[in-house]
Amino acid sequence: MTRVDLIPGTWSGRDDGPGPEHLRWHSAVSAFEPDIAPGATVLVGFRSDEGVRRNKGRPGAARGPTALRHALASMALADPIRLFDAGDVAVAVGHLESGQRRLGEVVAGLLDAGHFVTVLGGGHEVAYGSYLGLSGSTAIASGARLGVLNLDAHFDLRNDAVPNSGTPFLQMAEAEAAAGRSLNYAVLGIAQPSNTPALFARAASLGVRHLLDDECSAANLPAVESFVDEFLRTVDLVHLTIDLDVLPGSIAPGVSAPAAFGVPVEVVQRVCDLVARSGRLALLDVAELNPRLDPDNRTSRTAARLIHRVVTSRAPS
Ligand SMILES: N=CN[C@@H](CCC(=O)O)C(=O)O
Ligand SMILES: [Mn+2]
Ligand SMILES: [Mn+2]
Repeated sequence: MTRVDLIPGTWSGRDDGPGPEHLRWHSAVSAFEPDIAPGATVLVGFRSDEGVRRNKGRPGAARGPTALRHALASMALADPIRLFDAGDVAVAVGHLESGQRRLGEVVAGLLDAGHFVTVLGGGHEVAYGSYLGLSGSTAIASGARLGVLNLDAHFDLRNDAVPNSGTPFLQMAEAEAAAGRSLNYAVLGIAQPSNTPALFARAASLGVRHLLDDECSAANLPAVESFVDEFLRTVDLVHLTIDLDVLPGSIAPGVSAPAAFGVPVEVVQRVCDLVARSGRLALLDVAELNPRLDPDNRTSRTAARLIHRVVTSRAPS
């Protein structure tokens, strides 16, 4: 598949016995092998908080993939599913760009082999590595329309001197422009006080659609569903990226920048359902989990529940 060095993931958890009636993630997951049949779900970890460090945030997200596997491991599966773990790309301090390229190489290989890819971050710099994989896949080269849906309190469209966790979507916009395309980017959950007027203006100039966090209440679910439906109508392949700071800080404290308001988990789950069932979801990544800041593993448990939901309800693309 790829010559990238990957660190194997480890899986263990509660075991009530053999057979499908006792199935949990840890017993369903196998190490990825290049010759498996298409249509599997393949996990890849991105051990990086270099982007968070550069963005003056609170480092610790490099341990996110291990914590997410731990949270997923004992979750029960209602039905058997083909799940594989390709292992982790590790990013050394100061070497974010090469790490993103390596992640992109792994992701492109998995997509071209016909698999659904779930990337376990990592700071939100993971999204640019994921994008490199999807944009480098044969489907996009053949003309499929890419759409990026970000669930996030932040636009992450910073125009900084070096790539970081606050820049991935401007990097994507620049890369799409260089390829003669325009980035189709939509964001749900933007916190007005966490994004300057300059960021709102950049979003507007790039044609980015967004809903604010206080427009994403459960009472406003029809408007959220319309936003997602309209986005889905404009794309062939979706990159769904979940920055866990989109959730209320009470539910997701284990992130660099916890949200004072946030989007309720039931609304986030409904968005995940719509995208997963659309038949257009190619790639999911989950970003910003910082296990160092996560009492009772609250954030990793919520993140695992969302990953579980997407993976088990996804219609093949
Ligand atoms: N990925 C995070 N991006 C946010 C972080 C904000 C913060 O640390 O306060 C951003 O750059 O805006
Ligand atoms: Mn964010
Ligand atoms: Mn983000």
